[in-house]
Amino acid sequence: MDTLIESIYALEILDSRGNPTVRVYVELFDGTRAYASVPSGASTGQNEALELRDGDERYGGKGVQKAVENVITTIADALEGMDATQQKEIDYTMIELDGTDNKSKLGANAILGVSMAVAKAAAQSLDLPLYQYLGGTNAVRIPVPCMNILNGGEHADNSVDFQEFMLVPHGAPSFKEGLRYVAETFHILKGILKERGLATSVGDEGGFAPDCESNEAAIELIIEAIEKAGYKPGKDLSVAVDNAANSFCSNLKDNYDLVWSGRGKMTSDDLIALTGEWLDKYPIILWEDPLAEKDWDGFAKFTAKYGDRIEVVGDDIFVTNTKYIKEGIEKKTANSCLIKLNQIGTVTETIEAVRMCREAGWRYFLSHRSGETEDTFLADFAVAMDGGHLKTGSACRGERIAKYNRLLEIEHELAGRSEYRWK
Ligand SMILES: C=C(OP(=O)(O)O)C(=O)O
Ligand SMILES: [Mg+2]
Repeated sequence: MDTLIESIYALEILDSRGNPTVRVYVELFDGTRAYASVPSGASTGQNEALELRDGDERYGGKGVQKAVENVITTIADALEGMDATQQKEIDYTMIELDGTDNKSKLGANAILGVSMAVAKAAAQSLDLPLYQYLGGTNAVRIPVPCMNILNGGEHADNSVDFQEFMLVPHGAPSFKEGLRYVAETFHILKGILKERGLATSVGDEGGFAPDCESNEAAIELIIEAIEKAGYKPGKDLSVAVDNAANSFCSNLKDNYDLVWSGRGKMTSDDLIALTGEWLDKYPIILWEDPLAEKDWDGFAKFTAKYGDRIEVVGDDIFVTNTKYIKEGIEKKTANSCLIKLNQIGTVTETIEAVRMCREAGWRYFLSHRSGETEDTFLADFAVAMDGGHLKTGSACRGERIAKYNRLLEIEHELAGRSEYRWK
C-alpha cells in the first residue's frame, strides 16, 4: 500500500529559545516526505509527559540526542512498514513500546515528533490539507486568535506576576479581521510604552515585557491600547489572562507569593477575591490557571464563583491528560481545558482529551508552547479540532506568525465556507 511507512529519521534542531528540540522526518513508500518539530514549555505542569533531555555537557544538559536516537532506532524499527493513515494504531504502538505512564523511556519529545510527522505524511499522501485529514470535511471553523500582548512571570524578566495577557478579537467578522485588530493593537501598545519610557523588549512568546508598577497597571495599558486603536473593549476585543499560578506558588497549596511585582503573599481566597475585582473592572473573557495545579479546591471555588461569567481554563492542573480532565469534570474544577500536544505526547491522546471536553460541555483552548519552532502543525490542528480559539503568541516572532499565517491561508482556501465565532 502507498501509505506504508518506509523510513523514519530524526534530527536535533533549535527552538525559539535557542534550546535543542526534536525534528522527525517520515518517508512513505509512495515517496511522500513530511517532517514535524516538537515545541517545549517553560512553565510546565508537574504531570506533563516527560521531555527527554541528555543531561550531559552539551547545551547545558538540554541536548536531545537520546530522544533522536530513540526515534531512529527503537521507534523506527517498530513503525516502519505500518500504515501512516492508522494514526491511533501508530500512537498506541509507541505508547506500548515506551511502557511508562509519562513517556519517560523514549521521551514524549521523540514520540510526539513521530506522531505529528506521521499525520502530516498521511495527509500529504492522500492529497488532503492537514486540517481536513484530521478534522474531516466539516473542519471549517477558524479559531479566534488570542494574541499574547504582554508577558510576565516565567516568560519575562520584568515586574509583572501574571504570565500572559492576551487580546481576544471575538467581535471581528473573520479570522483575517481579528488578526488585524490584534496586530494593530500590538503596535499601538508599543507606541504607548515608548511614550511612557517603558521597555518595548519582548518575552518568550513575543508579548511586550515592560516593568509595570503593578499587575493592574499592565492590564490598564492594554485597555488603553485597545481604545487608542479604535476598538471597543469588551465588544470588539476583550482580554484573556494566564496567571500560570504555579510559578508564584511554593510548596503549600495556599502559599502564593507575587514576588515579581512585590505585591507579596496571598492566600487562594485572596487571589479569588482579586479576580472578582478585576472582572468587575476590566473586560476579561477568559482566565487560565488562576490558581496553582495543587490547588484543586481553590480552582473549584473559582469556577463556582466566576464560571458563568468567563471561561476558566486549566492548563498545568490537567496537562492535556484525560485522567486529570475526567477528575476536573467530576469536581467542576474548571469549565475549559488548555490543549497542548506535547503535554501528553501523541496526536491521538490529544484528540481524546478534546473529545472528553466536548462531551462534558467544556470548552478547550488550543495552545502553542513558549518554546516553539516554525512548524505550523498547531494551526491545522486547531481548525481540525473545531476549538474556536487558540493562543500562539504575539505579532512579532516568526515561529508564532507562521501559525497565524497558516490560518490566514486556511481561511482563504475555504473561500466563503469558513466560520469565525467565539462560541
Ligand atoms: C504556553 C504556556 O507556557 P509554557 O509553554 O511555558 O508552559 C502556558 O503556560 O500556557
Ligand atoms: Mg498556561
